[in-house]
Amino acid sequence: MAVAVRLSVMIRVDHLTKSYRGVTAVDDVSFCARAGRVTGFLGPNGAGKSTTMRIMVGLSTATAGHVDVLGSRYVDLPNPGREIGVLLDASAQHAGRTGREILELAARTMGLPVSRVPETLRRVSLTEKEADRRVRTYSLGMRQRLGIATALIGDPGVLVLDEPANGLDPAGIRWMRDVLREFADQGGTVLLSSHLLHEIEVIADDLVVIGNGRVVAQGAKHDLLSTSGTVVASSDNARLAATLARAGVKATPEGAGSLTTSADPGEVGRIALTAGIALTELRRADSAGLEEMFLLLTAQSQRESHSRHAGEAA
Ligand SMILES: Nc1ncnc2c1ncn2[C@@H]1O[C@H](COP(=O)(O)OP(=O)(O)OP(=O)(O)O)[C@@H](O)[C@H]1O
Repeated sequence: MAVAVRLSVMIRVDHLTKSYRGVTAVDDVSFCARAGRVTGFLGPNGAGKSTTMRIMVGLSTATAGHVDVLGSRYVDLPNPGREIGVLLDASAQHAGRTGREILELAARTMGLPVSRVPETLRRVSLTEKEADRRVRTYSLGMRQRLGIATALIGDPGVLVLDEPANGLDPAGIRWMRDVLREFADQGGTVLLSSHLLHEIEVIADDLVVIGNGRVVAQGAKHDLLSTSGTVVASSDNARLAATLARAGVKATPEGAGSLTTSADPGEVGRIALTAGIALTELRRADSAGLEEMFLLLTAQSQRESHSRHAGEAA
């Protein structure tokens, strides 16, 4: 890996804004992607993910703000493919070339020997025979593998991948997850966008959720998905609820004979113990899951945008 791992923040998006003739596609977006971690960049269609990534790799210019990759602008990196592997649109590869030709060209452009190609093909599980077929005959999944091979061939320390799981079958998705996990575990930085929420939930360490061009949540997946709250039950829930209420903890009945509260299980257990109430159930409330959080946050950002526009119209 060409990049030293000591620099922890490898991608820094700083107050980035992009407007297209009155449409603000990216609106004051700031986040980081760190070494050794997979950062999932999530958002509904049109949220601004691709626009952010295109600016990140110098394919589009910012209206305001900037993105630093390894402390520089992408366009200022002397040999960017050796530092950042990029896959933005797997279907944009030259359809008339073979997979091998595309990889050989990528290697030469980076000043690398073409002897890297067979090993890179193995890494993405494309056979020698497949590599000699023209890309126009490839399935979308094979194009994704070729795109990931092109991103990996320069042995970069950072990967920027826009919807890399698109078109992959379940085994392909598992394979990609393993490749990216191994890459991050070796100190690499992965930023990947996806609308496959469950896939991101499994693979990502950190999450950035964007809606209507704005970041609506970001942080460690564990922190974003952990719920505060407790499910608790005893043989006399009415007495338990009254006891908790006296201690300032509001509990409400939930489904089959239990109560829920926003307090911690430890606090709830201590109150019940002090009152001599034997509990039949005491557990942390289930995580709502990324999907619920995602829908909630993006719906909220849509409402905010509607009220902004209504305000502008007024
Ligand atoms: N070249 C362009 N000209 C005008 N508007 C654009 C252009 N590129 C993107 N947009 C608009 O910017 C917004 C963000 O688009 P973007 O492609 O970044 O979203 P996305 O999150 O990647 O969406 P998806 O998941 O559908 O790919 C959308 O409203 C889109 O229509």
